[in-house]
Amino acid sequence: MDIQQLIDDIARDIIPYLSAGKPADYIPALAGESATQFAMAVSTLDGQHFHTGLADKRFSIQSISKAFMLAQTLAQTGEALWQRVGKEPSGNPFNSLVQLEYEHGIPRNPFINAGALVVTDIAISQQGDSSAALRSFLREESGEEALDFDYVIASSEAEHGHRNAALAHFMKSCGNIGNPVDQVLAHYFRACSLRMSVRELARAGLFLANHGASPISGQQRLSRSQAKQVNAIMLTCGTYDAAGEFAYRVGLPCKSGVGGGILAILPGKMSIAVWSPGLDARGNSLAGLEALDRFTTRSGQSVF
Ligand SMILES: NC(=O)CC[C@H](N)C(=O)O
Repeated sequence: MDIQQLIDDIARDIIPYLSAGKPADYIPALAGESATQFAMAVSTLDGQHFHTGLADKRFSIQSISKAFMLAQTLAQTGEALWQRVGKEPSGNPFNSLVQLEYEHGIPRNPFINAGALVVTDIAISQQGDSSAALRSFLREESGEEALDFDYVIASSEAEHGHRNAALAHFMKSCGNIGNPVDQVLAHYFRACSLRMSVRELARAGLFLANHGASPISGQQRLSRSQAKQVNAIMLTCGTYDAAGEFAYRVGLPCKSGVGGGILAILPGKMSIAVWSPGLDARGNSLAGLEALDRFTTRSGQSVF
């Protein structure tokens, strides 16, 4: 398979879709991105790296941070993590409140906002500065020391984050948040604000493609079984209420963010990152989904 040719073709073919999506507009710092930008990068386990489009432009990874946060926290906590958060798809938008009350403050999964807030709370209890620990993890896994938070985005989220605050306060009232709500929100927003390029993200995902062992840092980040678990949750929950459509069209574990990025993992083979800020109605990159669909369909590669 000529991966470079394939992603160059995809970059050309998705041009009509770039104007169909709408950048996230809930905070001004994200709304300012032009929807017509596109980038894609592929890193393989045999050490090859391919990219097309604006592959060095850093963007706000937003909820893609939830996949790395889960990996880090699962490695430390093990199975006890699942007493505080479920592992079933929610079928609801990522910031939904309604299910949480019915289910007594135990979020459906770690990739909706409520679940990521619980994982952040656990990470703070374990590591103290959980967002700095995540930043170190991603610096090591991308090989880029310069990765950092976007403090403008983080504080803009804090200013407009009433829904996340509501989720966190509700869970606190149920006893499922241990640390002060303000502290949990601050670390969650900072983690979401990390800026990375698709090239950096594709590298950082390699440990998930390599059964937990990172070819970049040389560290065993997860056990083989935990890597399977994180990938499984990415497949079933990583794109929220579009997880069924992603599984059907892309057939890979994916984690998306409202910054327009999507990380996709082909276990045993490669990690793929795509970015285009125009979102569909469910908060996933519209051109990103089109690109990943073409990648797996034309290459014949997926988990199925
Ligand atoms: N889906 C996302 O990327 C959501 C992340 C965003 N920071 C939020 O909490 O709303």
